[in-house]
Amino acid sequence: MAPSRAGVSIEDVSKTFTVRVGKQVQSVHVLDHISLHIEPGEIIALTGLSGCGKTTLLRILLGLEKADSGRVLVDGTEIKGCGEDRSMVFQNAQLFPWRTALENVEFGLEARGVPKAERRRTALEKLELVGLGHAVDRRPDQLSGGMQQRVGLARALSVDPAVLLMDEPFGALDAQTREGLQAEVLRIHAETGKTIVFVTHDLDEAVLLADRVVLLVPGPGRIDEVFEVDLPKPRTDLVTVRGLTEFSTRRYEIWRRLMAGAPTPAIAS
Ligand SMILES: Nc1ncnc2c1ncn2[C@@H]1O[C@H](COP(=O)(O)OP(=O)(O)OP(=O)(O)O)[C@@H](O)[C@H]1O
Repeated sequence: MAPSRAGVSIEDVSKTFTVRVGKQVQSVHVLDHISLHIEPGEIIALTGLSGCGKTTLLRILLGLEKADSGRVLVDGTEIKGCGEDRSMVFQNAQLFPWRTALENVEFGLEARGVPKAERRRTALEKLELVGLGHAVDRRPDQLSGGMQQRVGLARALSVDPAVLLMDEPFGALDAQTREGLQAEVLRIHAETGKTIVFVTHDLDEAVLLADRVVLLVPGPGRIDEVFEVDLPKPRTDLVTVRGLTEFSTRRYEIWRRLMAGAPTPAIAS
């Protein structure tokens, strides 16, 4: 049985893709010697310019992609592929359109052979946790984008992963829905203590949610800087958090560093 929370060690991970373009074979060096230790229960935001390898790193953590060199350890054990200790929330919830919210959440448990009564109970509990107890029988086309993301989150939580991976989970949502879900993630984190690694382009989101913001730079992707976020906890009142000097200072600092690495720097470094 997977521990309900765990640390993650990324040790010297590198990755190159081989791409065939017509008759030519090209190598794309995406990640270059990435090392990072994530404490159990920590929230890490991965950010950086488009193409710097954020999603690739997340996919390596999930086990969908294999590193060429280096390794990833979860709770001290090297991962060899996907496992029960990790689950992912994608930008698009990727729900089965013919299944209800409840049946979508049950899916991951079905695949693991969990008996029907138990998977129904767990799925209901997770849908309650994400605030969808009233909509368990609706199909995806009867849910808003934000509600679909909540179902995706409930599905990821249903297997009680030690590590929750989130790939721009709220990127496609409007600002209000996004803010509601950010508060929801913090509330769920306070309740479950999961280790969370999420990818975002939104620096507000990164600073509001994370204990540390990891800035990757492209060409090939490597860690440029790790920013500690010392905002007080719990941060469930995001309106108040946004008003804190520490919030705007940190956000500005990360933005400045990010823009210094942009192809046409908007500011002097
Ligand atoms: N399966 C693949 N085969 C070939 N190249 C790939 C593959 N997956 C990713 N890449 C390349 O790796 C690089 C990094 O992609 P990745 O999606 O990890 O970046 P990202 O930082 O998440 O980008 P974005 O912010 O735009 O989502 C890109 O150049 C991309 O084209």
